[in-house]
Amino acid sequence: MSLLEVENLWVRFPTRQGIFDAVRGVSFNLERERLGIVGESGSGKSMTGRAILRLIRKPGIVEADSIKLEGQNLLDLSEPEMREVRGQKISMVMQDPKFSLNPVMTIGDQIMEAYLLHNNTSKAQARVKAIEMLEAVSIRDPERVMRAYPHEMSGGMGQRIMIAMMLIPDPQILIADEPTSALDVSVQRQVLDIMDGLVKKRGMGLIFISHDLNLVSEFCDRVLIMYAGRIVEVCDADKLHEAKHPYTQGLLNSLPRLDQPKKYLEVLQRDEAWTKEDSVRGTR
Ligand SMILES: Nc1ncnc2c1ncn2[C@@H]1O[C@H](COP(=O)(O)OP(=O)(O)OP(=O)(O)O)[C@@H](O)[C@H]1O
Repeated sequence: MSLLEVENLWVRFPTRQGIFDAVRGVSFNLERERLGIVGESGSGKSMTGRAILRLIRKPGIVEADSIKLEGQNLLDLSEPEMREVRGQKISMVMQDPKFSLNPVMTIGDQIMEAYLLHNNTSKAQARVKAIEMLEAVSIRDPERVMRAYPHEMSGGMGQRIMIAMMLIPDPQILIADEPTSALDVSVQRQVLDIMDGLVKKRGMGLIFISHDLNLVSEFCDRVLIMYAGRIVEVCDADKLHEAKHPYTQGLLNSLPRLDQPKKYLEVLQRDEAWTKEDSVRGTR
């Protein structure tokens, strides 16, 4: 049984022009692996991640045949049960930690609060755990960071703190939506290493959403390529550069390369026929 099985997922938004399908019949499995989702802006990557956690805001509509976490269909759960899943079994790290951390609470209080919410324990115990989690994401001076406020943190620190908070309940799955795109390259590397360690040590499943094909091909095990709300190709991450779908090739060709400088950047051809004929249903 897969850790997560998504079957025929749709995300729809009613608009004045009619229904807009942001995600169109997406199916995939997640094992205890690093699964990348790539695609240009607006291809439906974030909506796919959010829909799994039932985090699509109204008037958005989520439909699917099933979204199974270790065999349990999340679509059958009530809202309070789904809140438990969000808190404990599947966590999501968003792009910009500034929007996710409370600006008027110290980092320590926020992490402790997250821990106390899920564990019936003392404040002293929560404090020990919070420091432990900060150390787990390579924060060198956790005592000082515990007393600090979010605005005192750099982007990289903020992102690591978010990851620490998300990991407190020891989730089975982490969905990371462009978690490193705002960071400089060396900090990006550190954050990726932390997530990599978590997949290996804790046997976690990671869904890594990114528009950066090079990063995903280096960091992930497998990649789903999305175009206009559909999965158009699935491949091993290290084979991404051999991808066959014309859209994926277009994406790869539009990457700037130092060894083969281009006079003009490639323009992606948008052809509705690709998505209809070549869309992949399921990866098994
Ligand atoms: N409330 C809404 N009403 C209508 N359309 C929406 C709404 N929210 C999102 N969309 C559309 O859904 C599509 C998919 O958005 P999504 O955020 O998943 O894309 P993405 O691939 O993650 O892009 P990015 O890399 O820019 O985050 C986009 O075309 C977006 O405009």
